[in-house]
Amino acid sequence: MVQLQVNSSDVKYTENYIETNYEYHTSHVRRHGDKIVVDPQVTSLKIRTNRNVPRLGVMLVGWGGNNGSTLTAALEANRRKLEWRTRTGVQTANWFGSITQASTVFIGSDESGKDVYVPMNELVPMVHPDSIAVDGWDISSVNLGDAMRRAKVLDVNLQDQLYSDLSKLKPRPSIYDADFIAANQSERADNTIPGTKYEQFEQIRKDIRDFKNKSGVDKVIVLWTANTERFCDVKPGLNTTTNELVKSLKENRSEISPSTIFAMASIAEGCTYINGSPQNTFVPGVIEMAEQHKVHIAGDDFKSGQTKLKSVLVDFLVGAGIKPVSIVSYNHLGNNDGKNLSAPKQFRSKEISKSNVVDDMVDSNDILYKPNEHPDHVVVIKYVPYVGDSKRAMDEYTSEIMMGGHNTLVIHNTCEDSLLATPLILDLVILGELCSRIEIKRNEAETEWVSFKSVLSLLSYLCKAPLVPKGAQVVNSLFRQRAAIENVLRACIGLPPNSHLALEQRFDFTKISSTPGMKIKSINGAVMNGSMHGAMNGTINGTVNGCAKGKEHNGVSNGVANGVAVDH
Ligand SMILES: NC(=O)c1ccc[n+]([C@@H]2O[C@H](COP(=O)([O-])OP(=O)(O)OC[C@H]3O[C@@H](n4cnc5c(N)ncnc54)[C@H](O)[C@@H]3O)[C@@H](O)[C@H]2O)c1
Ligand SMILES: O=P([O-])([O-])O[C@@H]1[C@@H](O)[C@H](O)[C@@H](O)[C@H](O)[C@@H]1O
Repeated sequence: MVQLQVNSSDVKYTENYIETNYEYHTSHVRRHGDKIVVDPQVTSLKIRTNRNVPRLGVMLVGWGGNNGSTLTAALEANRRKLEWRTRTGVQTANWFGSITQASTVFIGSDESGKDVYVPMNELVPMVHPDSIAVDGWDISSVNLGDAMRRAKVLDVNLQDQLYSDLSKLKPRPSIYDADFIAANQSERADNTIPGTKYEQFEQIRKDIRDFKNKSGVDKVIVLWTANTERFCDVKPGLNTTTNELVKSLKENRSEISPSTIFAMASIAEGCTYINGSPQNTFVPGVIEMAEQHKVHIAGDDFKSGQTKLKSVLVDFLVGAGIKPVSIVSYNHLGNNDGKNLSAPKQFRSKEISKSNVVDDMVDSNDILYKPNEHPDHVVVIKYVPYVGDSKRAMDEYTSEIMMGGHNTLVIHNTCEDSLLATPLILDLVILGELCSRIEIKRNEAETEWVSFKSVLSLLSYLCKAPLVPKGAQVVNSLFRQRAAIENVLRACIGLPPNSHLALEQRFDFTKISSTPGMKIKSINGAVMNGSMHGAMNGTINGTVNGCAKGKEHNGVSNGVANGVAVDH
C-alpha cells in the first residue's frame, strides 16, 4: 500500500473530502469555410471526492450465468486468498484483467528521471473487492455452486474449495420474456416472476430494498450480465419519454423488455444501473428517467476480448497513417452466451455492438478516408459447444500502405470469455461507485457542486458500444478511454493530465529554469488556414503553464509554430 502525497496548495484533504483547485484546459474549435479557428480555454474548477467509501452491494441480473458465477467465485477466492494446485503448479487468486486492481498509473518522474507508477486504486479511495456483497436474479433456479460447475470456467481444485459457500447462494426469480431472448433459453426458465410487467417492476424494486436491508450495504449497483436480448422498438408513444415508458409499463406493452424493466426499477430505487450486454436497454425514456432521478447509468456490452483488441489495432493503424480497408472478425464459442447468440435476433444485437467500434477512429482521419468511406467490416459468431467458454477469435486486418502496398494482420485470439469479462464487471461497479463520489464546481464561491451526468461515459473503456450523454462524441479508442479514467483520477488529487510531453527530458532545463526574471506570458488567439495540420498565418492563443523556450512572438507568427513566447 503506497502513501501518495501531492505537495500542492491546490490540494486539501479534509475529514470527508479530497478537494482540489483544478485548471481545466481545453480547445474550442470553430470552422469558417476552410479556416479552423482554435480557442484554447482554461476553466478554473474545484473538484472534490468524498473519502467515505461505502459498503457496496452488487445485484447481478443473470447471476447464475458464466460471468455472474465466475465473479461470485472470484470475489470469494480473493477474499479468502485461496490457492489451488494446477497441473503446472500452485495458483493464487488474483484480479488480473482489472484496471482498478491490477494496473498502475504513471504519476511522474523521480530525481533520476525514472518514471514512477502507482496502483490505480491508490490514487483515490475506492471500494475494495473484499467488501462487496453480491446478490441477484436468474431465470434459472440453479444455486451459485452448481452454476459455477455448469459454467466450467474455473479449475476444479478451486471450485471444490468454493462449492460449499456458493451453493448456499440462490438467485432471486427474474423477469422472463421468451420474445426477447433465444428460444433455446426456455429450458432454463424455471425461476420466474409471474404477473404483469408493472407487477414485475414492483417486485424488482422490492428485491433491491430487501437486499439492501438484509445485507446492510450502503449502496447498491445493479448490473445486467444476463442473456443478450433482441433490440426493442423505439417509437413515440412507447418509450421515447419517461411518461410514455411508465404508461407503456402500466399497460403491459409487449415491447418493454426485461432489461428495460430492470433499469427502471434500479433507477426508481436510486441505484446505478450498468448494461453488460449489447441490447438497447437504454431507450430514451430510460435515459430521461435516470436524469430526472439523478441516477447513473452506463453500458453497453462488456469490451472483453476481440473487440478490445480491435479498439487498439484500428487506433494504432489509423494513427500511423495506415488505412484499414477490410476487417473480418470471426469467433466461435460454446457457452450458453454463444447458444443464445446462435439465434438471429440476439446475434444482430451483438453484431451491432461489435461493428460500430471502428467508426470514430475512421472518422478521425480525412486523409485516409473520404466522407462516408469505411473499411469492409464483417462480424461472424458461431456456436460450437465443445469449446465452451474458451472462445476462439480469428481476425484478419487488411490495410493499404504507401504506393499501393498492403499489410495484413492475421490474429488468433483465445479469449476465455468469462475470465476476461469478470474483471470488467468488477471495474464497472468500482469505478461506477467512485463516480458517484466525485463532484465539480466553478472555482467561485457562489456556484454549487455538480455530479457526473447520468450517462457515465467515463466507463467507456469497459464497453464495446459506449453510451454517452446526448451530443457527446463516442470514443472507442482504448488508449483515449483509459487516459480519460487516469486523468480524472489525477485531477481528483490535483495533478494535471498526463501529457507525455516529458519536456524536462527533451530540453536542458538547467539552461532555462534558473533564468532570472523569466516569466511565461499568455499570447493571443490562433487562426489556422486549411486543415488542422496546415501552416499557421495568425497568432497563437493560450496561456502556457509549462516551461518552454521558443522564438519571441509579437503575437503573430508565420509557418508552423515550433514553440511559445517567453519573456526574459
Ligand atoms: N466475454 C464475455 O463473457 C462477454 C463479453 C461481452 C458481453 N457479454 C454478455 O454478458 C452476458 C452474460 O454472458 P455469460 O457468458 O455470463 O452468459 P450466460 O448465458 O452464461 O449467463 C446469462 C445468464 O442470464 C440468465 N438470464 C437470461 N435472461 C434472464 C433474465 N431476464 N433475468 C435474469 N437472468 C436471465 C441465464 O439463465 C444465464 O444464467 C451476455 O449477454 C453476453 O453477451 C459477455
Ligand atoms: O468482447 P468481444 O470478445 O469482442 O465479444 C465477445 C464475442 O466475441 C462473443 O461472441 C460473445 O459471446 C461475448 O459475449 C463477447 O461479446
